[in-house]
Amino acid sequence: MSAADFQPLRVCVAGASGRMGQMLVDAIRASGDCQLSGALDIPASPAIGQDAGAFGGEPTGVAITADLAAGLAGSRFLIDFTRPEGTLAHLRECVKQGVNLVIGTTGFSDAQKAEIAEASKSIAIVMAPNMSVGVNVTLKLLDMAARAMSTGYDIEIIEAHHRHKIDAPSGTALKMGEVVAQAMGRDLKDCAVYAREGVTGERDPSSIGFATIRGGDIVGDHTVLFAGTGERIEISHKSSNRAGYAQGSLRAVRFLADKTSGLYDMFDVLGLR
Ligand SMILES: NC(=O)C1=CN([C@@H]2O[C@H](COP(=O)(O)OP(=O)(O)OC[C@H]3O[C@@H](n4cnc5c(N)ncnc54)[C@H](OP(=O)(O)O)[C@@H]3O)[C@@H](O)[C@H]2O)C=CC1
Ligand SMILES: O=C(O)C1=N[C@H](C(=O)O)C[C@H](O)C1
Repeated sequence: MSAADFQPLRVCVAGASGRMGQMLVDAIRASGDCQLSGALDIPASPAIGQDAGAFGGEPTGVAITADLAAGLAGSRFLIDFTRPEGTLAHLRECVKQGVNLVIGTTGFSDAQKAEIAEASKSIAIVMAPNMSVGVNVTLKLLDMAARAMSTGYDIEIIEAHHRHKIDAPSGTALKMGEVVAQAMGRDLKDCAVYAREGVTGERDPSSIGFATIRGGDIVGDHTVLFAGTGERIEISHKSSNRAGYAQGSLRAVRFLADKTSGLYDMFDVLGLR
């Protein structure tokens, strides 16, 4: 392909003034193969009308808008790190316009997940609670560990995030729980324990416990503890910045470039399936 034939991947970013939105605007600018073609935010956002690059100091020529139809027009992809209700509104507009979607948002209900699965019959979607390579490799390690320690080990999942995070446990912690439960032939819905207080009784050996810490500017720490008799194994991942989430999202965009429908996750994108 000659330089004259080069067509950048035209990407719109939802939640463009948010923590992840700003990382994505920067990552797209630095990418070489992607181009920012739209930027969305909610009508109440003070960022509406501003250049999407204004926060990082370098203008992009793309103004942030709350008009979903206009903001998406001309884009082939939307990357969404917002809130579940926002993602669903964006999803419906993506279906109307035939725009492929990368969903990083967490905290969906089962009904919302079902609507996303239905939409993936007409557009291609990558959805994952964590886009980083390290977390997805950690999920593979957890699968292996859980198969080897399916009896005799109590499993507890501990996660820590910044003070602004609104959902708990994190989407990543829940995914870790699902992977471990599945590897052990359990269903997380039947064995998850999300809170303990007062006289709880002895620990049910089949349970998977969750503990949530919120504070300061912690980007995202996850540990799965396998506590046995006479030994403990801890498998941990710690993010020290959000760049890995943004780079993973751009890998998801490239993966979707030749897809027209289907629901995928980062195992598909990274070849970990
Ligand atoms: N999959 C992954 O790898 C990762 C996932 N996440 C997830 O991404 C999501 C966003 O995280 P983060 O960037 O830290 O959050 P922020 O609050 O910093 O950003 C969210 C953005 O979405 C906007 N927004 C809020 N409500 C709506 C709505 N109803 N419709 C559309 N847009 C809305 C916000 O606008 P305003 O500020 O004006 O409210 C803001 O611009 C969370 O669910 C988080 O768990 C985060 C990091 C990595
Ligand atoms: O809200 C965040 O910040 C993060 N959310 C994701 C989650 O809920 O797992 C991913 C990462 O941990 C950061």
